[in-house]
Amino acid sequence: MIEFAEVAHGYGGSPLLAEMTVTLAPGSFHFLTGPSGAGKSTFLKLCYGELVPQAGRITRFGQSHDNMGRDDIARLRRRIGVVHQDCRFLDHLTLEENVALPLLVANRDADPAELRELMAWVGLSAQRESLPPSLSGGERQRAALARAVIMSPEMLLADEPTGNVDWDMSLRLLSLLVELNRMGTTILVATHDLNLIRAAKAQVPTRVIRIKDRRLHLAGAEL
Ligand SMILES: Nc1ncnc2c1ncn2[C@@H]1O[C@H](COP(=O)(O)OP(=O)(O)OP(=O)(O)O)[C@@H](O)[C@H]1O
Repeated sequence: MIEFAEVAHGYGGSPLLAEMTVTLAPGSFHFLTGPSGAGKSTFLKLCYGELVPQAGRITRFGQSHDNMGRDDIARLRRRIGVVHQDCRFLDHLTLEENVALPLLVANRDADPAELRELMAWVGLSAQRESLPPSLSGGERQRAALARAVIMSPEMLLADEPTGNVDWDMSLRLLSLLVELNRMGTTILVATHDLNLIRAAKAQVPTRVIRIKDRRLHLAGAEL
């Protein structure tokens, strides 16, 4: 689904990530971990095409990054859902309108029944008409997840989806990710939270990629 071959990237002339060779196979569930500033968000941005690698090759859905035009990038964005670290919303729109926004952008009509079902799936039926500023951290994270999956992406990338929530809410978010994975969605989650990784491993087969010394390492079975 996504393959990195000898990929390197950095900012302002200083290298950050190097020699990255990894395959994220269809249907897999990966965690990406490593210290703050190691490059986890950068890796995710390379995955969904926000960044172009300085060296090496990234192949997504069989297509190499260096022969992608604007339309290809737009198509790619519909196949990969992203939950950003800071999950921003448009504060003057209701939560449900925010969740439906990717459909609007893609010029597609929202099916009200499907939208209601999605809001219920993330446990936000009662907050459908709420404005984003009134939401808790956990509610924002679940709304961001709903918005990321509304286009039924084949792959979901989540950047610290449990960063600002308590353990019970982390487990609730994890169970949604596990459910998506069981339905066939390929998942990649960047997290510092080793307990979250342990909890996931008890439910689904997962692989853990660790960024250490600018390189990717597949973690062993100790986690
Ligand atoms: N656009 C940018 N321009 C310059 N430097 C950047 C840019 N984006 C990230 N960096 C730097 O690259 C390094 C890695 O950042 P990145 O956000 O990928 O790390 P991370 O592992 O996700 O960190 P955290 O766990 O704290 O979110 C950091 O030192 C950061 O300051």
